[in-house]
Amino acid sequence: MICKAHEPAVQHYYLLHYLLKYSAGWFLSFPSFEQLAKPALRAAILRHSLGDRPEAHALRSDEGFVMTTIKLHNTRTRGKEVLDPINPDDVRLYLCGPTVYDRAHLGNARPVVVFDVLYRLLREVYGPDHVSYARNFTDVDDKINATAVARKEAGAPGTLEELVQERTEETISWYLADMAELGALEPDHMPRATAYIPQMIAMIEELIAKGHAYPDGAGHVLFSVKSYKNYGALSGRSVDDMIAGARVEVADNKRDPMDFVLWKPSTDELPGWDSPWGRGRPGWHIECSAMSHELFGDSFDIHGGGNDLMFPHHENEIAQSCCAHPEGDFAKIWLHNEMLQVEGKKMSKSLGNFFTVRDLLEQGYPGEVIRFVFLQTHYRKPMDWTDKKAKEAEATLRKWRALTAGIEPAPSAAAAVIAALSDDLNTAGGVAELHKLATTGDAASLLASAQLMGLLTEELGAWAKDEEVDLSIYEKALFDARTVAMESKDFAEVDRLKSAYLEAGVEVRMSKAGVELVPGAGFDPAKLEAALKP
Ligand SMILES: Nc1ncnc2c1ncn2[C@@H]1O[C@H](COP(=O)(O)OP(=O)(O)OP(=O)(O)O)[C@@H](O)[C@H]1O
Ligand SMILES: [Zn+2]
Repeated sequence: MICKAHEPAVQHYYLLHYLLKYSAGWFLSFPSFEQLAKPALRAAILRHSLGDRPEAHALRSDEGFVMTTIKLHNTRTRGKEVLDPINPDDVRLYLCGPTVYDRAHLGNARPVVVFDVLYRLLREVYGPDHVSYARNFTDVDDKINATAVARKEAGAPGTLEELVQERTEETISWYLADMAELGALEPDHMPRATAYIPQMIAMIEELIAKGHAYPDGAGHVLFSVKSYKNYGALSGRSVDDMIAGARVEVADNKRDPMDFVLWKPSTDELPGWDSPWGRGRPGWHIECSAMSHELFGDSFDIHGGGNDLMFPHHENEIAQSCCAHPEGDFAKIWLHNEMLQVEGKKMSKSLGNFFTVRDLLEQGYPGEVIRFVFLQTHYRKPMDWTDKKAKEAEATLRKWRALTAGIEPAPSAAAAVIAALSDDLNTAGGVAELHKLATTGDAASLLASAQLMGLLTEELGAWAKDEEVDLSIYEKALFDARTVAMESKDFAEVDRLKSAYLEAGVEVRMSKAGVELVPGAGFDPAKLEAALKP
């Protein structure tokens, strides 16, 4: 803990406070440092004296007020940067959400969990009412249309438009349910592309007016990449490299092979909207530019997604937004998570090497375990899902849940955990700190710190509770057997139960006071059940 009295800025503030209060008269009611309602002002005062010193990363007062310097890796500048919000009263982050044509695979969940940790950290530091998080749904797309066409061909009733809507609605509800099971808080805004078509059309018109886009006369509008000199700056590639590396579609209607679609025609049966260029629908990239602008304006703090979106999606978003609104910065920090892999390759629908979040949940992996596995790898490193990791995560969570059962969380998370998360979301470092807290037996702090990372929460606890209840039956069975054995001096049943429990992956702790069973890494509830049915 850093004593606030040692901080020069705070000392100066108090000095000013008392000078005004006692010399200028009582009518001047000057708020105390803690009473300053605006985190922005408190932050500015502290930042002024603390600068970027490491000990300033987690600072708390006796009242539990936390002011932290958060550093994030910015893809745009290729280095870690101090997050200096445009408006600390409203820190804004935007995550590219899913195209809702099918269930989310485990890879799709990675950015959601990463951003959820960031969202929780920002809420902790700036206050829950001072953070706005938007994650969109792309609900107009060729892939969605294809699912509707397939259903129609299979004889489903309804128009194609209705089948498209049916598909997007069901996919969105699956997505929300699956992400909730991973402990992800719902964002403040979940804009659907189809609700922002007028804003997209307006933005395209603006781009045409400013000479950055052109209609082809056949229902398409294209963005002119050559008209934006910074194109490629995010991913650090030249336009020529990009043409060579990507499958750039050469088409007769493009002035340049790199130009990309802002608007395209739609058939009469498929979803479409009237526009100055005829009935059509937006390209994918303009959706995020228009939605983030509508919600957050010309400039906001953080924009993210998987690093597979860096090019072309994010390059294109930047080109569109910066050309339509040159007075703004669009996003200041670009955060990209690395890929979840399967045998060294990106998990993806197109490669077919995927399993869904729902598959895992149905196989009996609790959502909390899946989340914990994610948190053990830094978001900028590739990772694999393995059964071994899941088993270890499950055993750890079970232990921590037992340790914190019935305990009130500490008023705030441990400073070391906040410091780890503030250092470019070092969740693996945060988990290491949780282990330390568990080892020292600081259950209240363990609970508060784990909850900051979205673990050991009430909502995610059902899976562990079931077994807690069950265990008491087995503890009682062994306890009763021992009571009988003490009389009869025949310990055969006690020994049988003990070895059956061990066999089921449960550690047996016996004392005069009673029996305690602690499930270990290889815990098998079915075997445990069988132990009582000899
Ligand atoms: N293997 C992965 N690991 C981590 N993030 C991923 C992975 N695959 C996709 N994502 C991320 O998931 C989010 C949703 O992406 P999107 O809806 O475009 O995926 P998709 O088209 O369904 O998946 P795919 O890339 O498998 O075709 C994006 O932020 C994307 O970067
Ligand atoms: Zn996007």
